[in-house]
Amino acid sequence: MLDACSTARSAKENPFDIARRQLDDAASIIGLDAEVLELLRWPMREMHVTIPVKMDDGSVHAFHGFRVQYNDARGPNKGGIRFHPDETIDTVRALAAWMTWKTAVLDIPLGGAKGGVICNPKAMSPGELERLSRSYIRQVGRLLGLEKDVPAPDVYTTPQIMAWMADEYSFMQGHNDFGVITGKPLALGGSLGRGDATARGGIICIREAARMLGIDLTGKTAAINGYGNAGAFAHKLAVELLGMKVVAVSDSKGGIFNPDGLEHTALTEYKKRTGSVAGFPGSTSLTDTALLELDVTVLIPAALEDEISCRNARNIRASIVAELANGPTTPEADKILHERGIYLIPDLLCNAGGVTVSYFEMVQNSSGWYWEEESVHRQLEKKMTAAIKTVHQSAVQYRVDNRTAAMIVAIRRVAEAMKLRGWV
Ligand SMILES: NC(=O)C1=CN([C@@H]2O[C@H](COP(=O)(O)OP(=O)(O)OC[C@H]3O[C@@H](n4cnc5c(N)ncnc54)[C@H](O)[C@@H]3O)[C@@H](O)[C@H]2O)C=CC1
Ligand SMILES: O=C(O)CCC(=O)C(=O)O
Repeated sequence: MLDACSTARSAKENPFDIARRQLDDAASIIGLDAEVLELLRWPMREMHVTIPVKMDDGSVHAFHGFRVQYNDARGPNKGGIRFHPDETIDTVRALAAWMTWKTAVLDIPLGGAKGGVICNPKAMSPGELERLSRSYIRQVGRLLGLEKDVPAPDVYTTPQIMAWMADEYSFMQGHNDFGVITGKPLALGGSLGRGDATARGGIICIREAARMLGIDLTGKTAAINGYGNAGAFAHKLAVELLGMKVVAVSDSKGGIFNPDGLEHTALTEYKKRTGSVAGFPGSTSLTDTALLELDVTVLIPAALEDEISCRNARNIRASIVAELANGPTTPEADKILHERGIYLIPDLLCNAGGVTVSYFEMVQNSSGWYWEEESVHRQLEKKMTAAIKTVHQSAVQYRVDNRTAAMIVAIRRVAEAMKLRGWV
C-alpha cells in the first residue's frame, strides 16, 4: 500500500485524520484501553449553524459555522474561534482535539473546543464583521458559559471581535458576563499579557530546547511563516528575549528575506499600513517554500496546518522547529524530522502560552482581581517550564518524539479524568 508520501498529492491532508493518527500512535505506545481510546477519537458534542447576516448592500448572506466541544472531562471546554474561507468541520474537529490535549499537557483545568465560520473577513466591512460575530454568538451561545465553554481569538479573529461577542452574550444573559470569552480588550476584562502570550510561551520553549541542545541562540537566525498575532510577537520576542536575528517572514500575500535581520517595529508598521509584509523596503522577496527550507537555526511555522509535510520535510535545514501554528506538520513529516535529528517542539506545547494566559484571564474575571503583567509572565513561565519538563521526561521514558511524548502526557490525564468521573 502506498503511504501518503508515495502518492502524488497536492491537496491538504484531512486535519482530523491527522489528529486521530497522532492519538492512535500515542495510545498504542501506552496500551490505552480500547474503550477509552474510542471515546477520545470523537468530539463529545458539535453544533453546525447557519448564520444570517445583513450585508452593507442590504442583502442577507447565510454564513455557515461550527462549535465543536471535543472533551470536557477535565473542565469547561476552551478554544478559539477562527474566521477563514477554507474552514471545514474536520479542521475545527482537529483543532478542538488539539485544544483538549493542549490544556491537559499544560495541566490547566479545562477541556478542549474550537469554533469556526466559513467567511473571508478580509472582504468584509467592520459593520458586516460585527453583525457576523454577534449572529454567530446568537446561534452557539446556548453552548457557552464560564462553566461550559469559553471561546477566544484564533486566525482572523481579534480582541474587538471578542468584545462584540462578549457584548452579545451579555445581552442574551441579561447581565454583563464577560468571562464567557477570553482574549478580550483590557477595558472589558481582558488580561495583561494575553496579546503576546502565544509567542511568549513559544519563546520559552525555544530557549529551553536550545539549552538542552547546547545551542547559544545569541545572533542566530530564525524564519517565521505567518505574520499575525503569533508570528509577529514571536519576531519581537525572539529579538528582545533571545537576541536572535529574524531573517525571513511571510504572510498570505508573500514572504521577505534580509540576511542582516528584519526590524520588528518598522515591519509591523509597514504591515499595518500596506496589509502585508510583502515589499518591505530593504528586503528581497521569497516564496513560502523557500522560507521553510532556509538554513536557519529556528524555523517557526505560525500560520496554518500542513506547512511541513512529506513534500518538504527532507529539505528543512533548521535545528529547531517551533510550532506556533496548530497542526503545521503532518505525521509523515514528523517521522522524517525525527529521523534527521531536527528538534521539533509540538504545537500542544509550543503554542500553549495563549490558552494558559486565557485561563489566567478566566481566573481574573471570576475573582474580579486583576493581575500585574509581571505576575502573568511569572505564572506563564512556571506553567510552561513545568510542561516542557514533563514532556521531555515522557520522551525519554518512552523513547519517542516530542509530539508523541506530549500526546502521551495529555491522553493519560484526560483518560484519568474520564475514569474518575465514571465515563469509562
Ligand atoms: N492567537 C492565539 O492565541 C493562538 C494562535 N494559535 C495558532 O497560531 C496560528 C496563527 O494564528 P494567529 O497568529 O492568531 O492568526 P492571525 O490571524 O493573527 O495571523 C495569521 C497569519 O497567517 C498568515 N497566513 C495565512 N495563510 C498563510 C500562508 N498560506 N502562508 C503564510 N502566511 C499565511 C496571515 O496572513 C496572517 O499574517 C494558527 O495556527 C492558530 O491556530 C495557536 C495558539 C494560540
Ligand atoms: O486562548 C484560548 O482559549 C485558545 C487559544 C487557541 O485557540 C489555541 O490555543 O489554539
